Amino acid sequence: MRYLPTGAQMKQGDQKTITEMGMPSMVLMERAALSVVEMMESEQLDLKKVLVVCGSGNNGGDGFAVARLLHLKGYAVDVWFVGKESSMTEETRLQKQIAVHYGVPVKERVGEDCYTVIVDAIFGIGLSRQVSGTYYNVIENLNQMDAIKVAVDIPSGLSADTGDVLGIAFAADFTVTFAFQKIGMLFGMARKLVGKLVTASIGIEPSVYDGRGDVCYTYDRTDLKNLLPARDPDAHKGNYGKVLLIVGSPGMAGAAYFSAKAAYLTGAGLVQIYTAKENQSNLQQLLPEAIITTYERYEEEKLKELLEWADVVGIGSGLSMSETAQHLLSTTVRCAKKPCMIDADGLNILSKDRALFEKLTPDCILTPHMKEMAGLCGHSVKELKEERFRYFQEFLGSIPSVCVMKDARTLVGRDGRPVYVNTSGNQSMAKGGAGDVLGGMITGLLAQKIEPYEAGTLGVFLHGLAGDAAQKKKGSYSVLASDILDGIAEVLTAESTEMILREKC
Ligand SMILES: NC(=O)C1=CN([C@@H]2O[C@H](COP(=O)(O)OP(=O)(O)OC[C@H]3O[C@@H](n4cnc5c(N)ncnc54)[C@H](OP(=O)(O)O)[C@@H]3O)[C@@H](O)[C@H]2O)[C@@H](O)CC1
Ligand SMILES: [K+]
Repeated sequence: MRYLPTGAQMKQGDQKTITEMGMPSMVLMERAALSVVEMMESEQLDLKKVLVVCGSGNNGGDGFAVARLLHLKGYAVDVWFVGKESSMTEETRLQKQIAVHYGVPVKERVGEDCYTVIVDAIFGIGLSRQVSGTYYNVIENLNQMDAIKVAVDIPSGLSADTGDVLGIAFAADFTVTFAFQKIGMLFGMARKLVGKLVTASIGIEPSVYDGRGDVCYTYDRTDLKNLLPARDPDAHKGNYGKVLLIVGSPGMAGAAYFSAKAAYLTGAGLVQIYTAKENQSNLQQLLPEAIITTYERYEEEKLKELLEWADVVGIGSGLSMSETAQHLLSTTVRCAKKPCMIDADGLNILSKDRALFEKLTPDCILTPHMKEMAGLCGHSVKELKEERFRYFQEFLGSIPSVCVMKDARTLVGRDGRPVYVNTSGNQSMAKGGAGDVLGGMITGLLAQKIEPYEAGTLGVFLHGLAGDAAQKKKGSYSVLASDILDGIAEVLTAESTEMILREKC
């Protein structure tokens, strides 16, 4: 698990390390600078002539220390100080003095010199407003220079909170960020401007955020072994849960197939599909492992019987907005009394039926993409993209359920729990059927008695890993939902083989 702090949260982490651990700020700064130099050497950058551009804040202090370390290693380095003497921090003032004492040239302007590497230490996480005036011109100038560009902590001009460019931003080839990747680096323009990212450990430990519910986090592949439900050697299919999927209106057998197969592949014991009669023969051929039960019209008693049979329910994929679909959703939400994943048309119906919306329980998981989310929360997609965390948190505050807001960076949350930000997956997954697969996976995890919030976070993470496996085989254009299904098996096979090996050791 990795924390993804905002700029302000990172500053609190710095301060906690300084005041509670007794780690001097100058030591953190030294380690930060050492990690930048180490990256430049290990990447074998051409360090013939380096320009370090420093601002007045502590980011500038890191820059002065980088310049001194390079100078002491025998590289030709110039510092260009673009900040204001009057607003320098104590540490930066000291770093500047030390650099000067060691003989590092500090310039107030740079001429026609050619530099092979430019190090940007103008603004870090302390950037607090739009970049304008001289700073704007400096960054514009640097971006035009023909050299390898290295950013210290974060490219100057990029918001550590949102990934927005505040006026202009340094376009880095490499960024060395300290302690944690900042949340803004995952969104907006950041992915293009950060370049190759190195996260350097400088003595600020993850425990600085322990016990806080407000810092976002993500998973890495190494987390899987702690997240996946154990498989008991004495188990039978009943141990892994009975899934009821209420999916697929006439002609939408595909949605039913993808979600049911995904639930099975993720480990569910038994899957029953409740679908329109027209889909029966297709589904029987596509997925003989599933029980297929059909409807021609809404039958309340039949539905209640099925809800009674199931341990968990998934509803919505390809369901349509018909009257039958509305009855199916309404009865499910009101009567299921068990974990229930609501997707696609289920969400569209919900957004038009506020009385039903009020009936959501802590056992429900909603999985809207941005357009469906717009319908649910009443903000446009543009507004959601601009202030995704604000509106997501606001929505979570209005429901007792878990919400999985799907986008290039999917968010998972529940009121009172930290927001999970997904970092697995790739652009090849933007295809029809991918969402049905995710819904099936989450339902499959619920069936294995994983709590809704954890089923959401793990389901989204695994889905992304499955997409990454698919992209390795099919590239960025040709991945289909069926390739993501194959990816699930690939990821879980690799993981369970490792688990078996670990148990035998
Ligand atoms: N011990 C630690 O804390 C450690 C910190 N570390 C390093 O410190 C960095 C954070 O340092 P920081 O907090 O001093 O802020 P920083 O990003 O240098 O900039 C603030 C300065 O910029 C100014 N300013 C802001 N926006 C502006 C704008 N648009 N246009 C113009 N000016 C603007 C602002 O001015 P003000 O708002 O006060 O007027 C202030 O002078 C962090 O990223 C990491 O690199 C590491 O060494 C690890 C240990
Ligand atoms: K910077």
